[in-house]
Amino acid sequence: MQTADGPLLRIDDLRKSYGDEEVLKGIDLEIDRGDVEVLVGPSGSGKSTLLRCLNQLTEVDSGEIYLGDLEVTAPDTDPNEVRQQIGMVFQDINLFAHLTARKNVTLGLRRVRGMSTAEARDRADAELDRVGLADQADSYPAQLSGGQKQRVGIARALAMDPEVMLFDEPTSALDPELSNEVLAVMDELVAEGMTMVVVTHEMRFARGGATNISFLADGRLVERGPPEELFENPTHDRTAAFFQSIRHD
Ligand SMILES: Nc1ncnc2c1ncn2[C@@H]1O[C@H](COP(=O)(O)OP(=O)(O)OP(=O)(O)O)[C@@H](O)[C@H]1O
Repeated sequence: MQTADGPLLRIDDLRKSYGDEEVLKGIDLEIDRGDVEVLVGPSGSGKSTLLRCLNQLTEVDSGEIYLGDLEVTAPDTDPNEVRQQIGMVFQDINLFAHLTARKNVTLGLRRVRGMSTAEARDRADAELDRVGLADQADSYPAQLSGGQKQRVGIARALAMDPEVMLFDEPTSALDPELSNEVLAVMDELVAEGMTMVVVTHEMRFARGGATNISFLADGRLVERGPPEELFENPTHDRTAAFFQSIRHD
């Protein structure tokens, strides 16, 4: 998957507009295997759009995205292949209500990966165990807390054995206690060396887990660096003002 020494994910001059609104104005970013990139920035700065372009949920206008040798943005690239390699966890936890936690995880394994029922079941149970939900495999979403549902969503993405995991504000819909159990799973993934791109307002996660933080504003990558550098010594006024504002939240 990865070329000899290159970054695992490479984004070149990525642009995206919705009508007259230019949402991404030429983003360049390289992320190495095992690194954790946290995207921060004001509302509407393009963070979610960037994330969604990475696994072909949103079509780009121009620019290129590579995952190793795979050109995600090439017209003939199969979206299913991209989404197996680049898993995504969303803010609104979109589990199937009529399926158990286990079946929510096995569905993609059987349909996309073509696994047998028994193989998919074993994989699902292993991934549910990985997110601390071994005992909830037979529960339906309505029987689970928001934090547990989000952990099923993480297990579902992990089950595909992705190269990269994307997280789009995974804790924004949860109260602090439930956020913490989701953040604990994400911390585990960081410790395991998972390559991750994370949009979050959880600065504690960013401080502890990020290799680099990218600050986006108005569709541009204004500044990027390790957390301590961006938190303590931001170069740009806009970055400083942003971190000031969230500290006083
Ligand atoms: N499907 C869409 N159709 C039209 N406009 C969209 C669409 N998705 C996003 N936008 C617009 O693109 C801009 C960037 O949105 P995006 O969600 O990427 O920003 P964000 O930085 O993730 O914001 P937030 O922190 O509020 O989630 C916004 O002005 C938004 O209204």
